[in-house]
Amino acid sequence: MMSTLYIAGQWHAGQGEAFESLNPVTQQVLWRGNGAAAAQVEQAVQAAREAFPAWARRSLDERIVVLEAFAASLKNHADELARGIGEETGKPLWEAATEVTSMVNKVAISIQSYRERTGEKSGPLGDANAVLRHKPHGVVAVFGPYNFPGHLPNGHIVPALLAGNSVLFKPSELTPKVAELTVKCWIEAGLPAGVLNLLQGARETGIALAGNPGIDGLFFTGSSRTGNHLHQQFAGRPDKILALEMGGNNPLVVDQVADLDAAVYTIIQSAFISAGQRCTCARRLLVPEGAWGDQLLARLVEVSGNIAVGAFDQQPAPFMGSVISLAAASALMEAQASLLAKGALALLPMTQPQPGAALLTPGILDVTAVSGRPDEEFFGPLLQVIRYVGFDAAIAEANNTQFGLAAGLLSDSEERYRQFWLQSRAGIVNWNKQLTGAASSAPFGGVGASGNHRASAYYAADYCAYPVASLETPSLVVPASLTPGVKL
Ligand SMILES: NC(=O)C1=CN([C@@H]2O[C@H](COP(=O)(O)OP(=O)(O)OC[C@H]3O[C@@H](n4cnc5c(N)ncnc54)[C@H](O)[C@@H]3O)[C@@H](O)[C@H]2O)C=CC1
Ligand SMILES: O=C(O)CCC(=O)N[C@@H](CCC(=O)O)C(=O)O
Repeated sequence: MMSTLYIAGQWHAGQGEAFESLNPVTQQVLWRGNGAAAAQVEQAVQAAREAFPAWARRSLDERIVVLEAFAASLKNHADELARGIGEETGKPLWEAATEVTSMVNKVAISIQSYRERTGEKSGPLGDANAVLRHKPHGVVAVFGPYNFPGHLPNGHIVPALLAGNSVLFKPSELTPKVAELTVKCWIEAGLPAGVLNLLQGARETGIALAGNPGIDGLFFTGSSRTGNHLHQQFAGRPDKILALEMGGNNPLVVDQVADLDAAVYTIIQSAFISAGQRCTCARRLLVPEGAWGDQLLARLVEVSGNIAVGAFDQQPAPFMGSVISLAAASALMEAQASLLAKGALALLPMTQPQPGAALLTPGILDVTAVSGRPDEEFFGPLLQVIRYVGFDAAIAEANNTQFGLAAGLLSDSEERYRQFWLQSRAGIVNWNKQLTGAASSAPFGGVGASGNHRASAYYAADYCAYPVASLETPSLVVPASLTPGVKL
């Protein structure tokens, strides 16, 4: 049996359900194994608990040495990792390579952020010294999504380890191979046994891990449905830290701009990069009614219709790879059919050119006439257009969502951007820039149903450690003046 789990510094065969990951285009099996059974989850939690005190006691500089060795290992295996990401997710190799770069860069950014946000500060307060230091929570679980199987779990794991936590990593069941490659880089970096444990598996493994009383916290990036479920599970447990990064139904408002092609290019980068499988992707495009809006849409449809879509390793390289699986492709095609049945107009129908491959072409639907539009995240290359009359109406429509991850404005007017910035409700608000490609050197998170106010990326340091405020003085002395009613 294949060894799929990494617990206490050893590889073990999983005793839970068997599963496999597939190349979404060729359906070739890339990884096959068994997930962790409940007893193995418990074993891993115990291993992480045992490893925690020694890892937390190491100095920050000692932990940084291991993190930097991990970054070096990622660089050494960059081609293998990029290929693994491309094969398993379907994203083109050029894009998979940028994911590896983000993983490498996460180390230096997390160190900088740790020092700035969770470092040590001290100063005199009366006759004592007031010191602020931070401590790790203990044992934390990290749940990753499939769309960035390296970068997004890494965005929790690196700052968690840096702060001195030990980690249980439960990757997406759709991308086990990338998780395994990543853990091998940590092993190569010399991370001590038990500090990072890999628990492969699907929902059942996730449920067992999230419910294990031995964890002190859970850092999650994934769907709103699962995130909400975890939030309910953690209700009444204020002693455990829960960080949720979930999806969005992100609006991109287009004002009448001078450079139509620049608008079209920015819309495409916002809606169709990663085949629409980024949580920051524009899902709703708000376009003014009238001749200029018609012209913009005509050009958008023309350029989008010519976007190269293909397998991750196709040459010349495509802009868009596949979506994650045939099931995801079918669900997206059904979502399109459902919108069309409700009165949407297909400006550019999304198609699945080869029935046995999860490749989808970009789709653009005008949903203005659809009443009761679903406020859902369609995680793929399906852009919904809503026509508006008047800028105030555009802002109201942009905010007409339970989510609040990203919102953008394309406009030549700074005044309108100021109004948009003030009135839009999202954790990322951009002006004349694509919605996707958020910087790791900035906080990353949303409001509303997009998260639970624990921004990640640069602010991940905040949920990886808790502050300890100390008043310290080396000698215990009677104060010069005593409080009334006490005599010595
Ligand atoms: N806001 C953000 O930072 C990001 C959000 N996402 C969102 O992630 C979604 C795509 O990722 P998916 O992998 O489909 O998410 P998902 O929610 O299906 O899975 C995420 C993880 O949770 C586990 N899981 C599923 N059900 C569980 C349960 N009941 N208990 C415990 N664990 C469970 C899965 O096995 C996986 O490891 C999209 O909706 C997207 O918007 C993706 C990337 C970033
Ligand atoms: O987490 C970070 O370091 C920065 C945020 C980031 O990488 N955002 C990506 C999207 C990832 C996703 O799908 O959530 C982006 O904005 O393109």
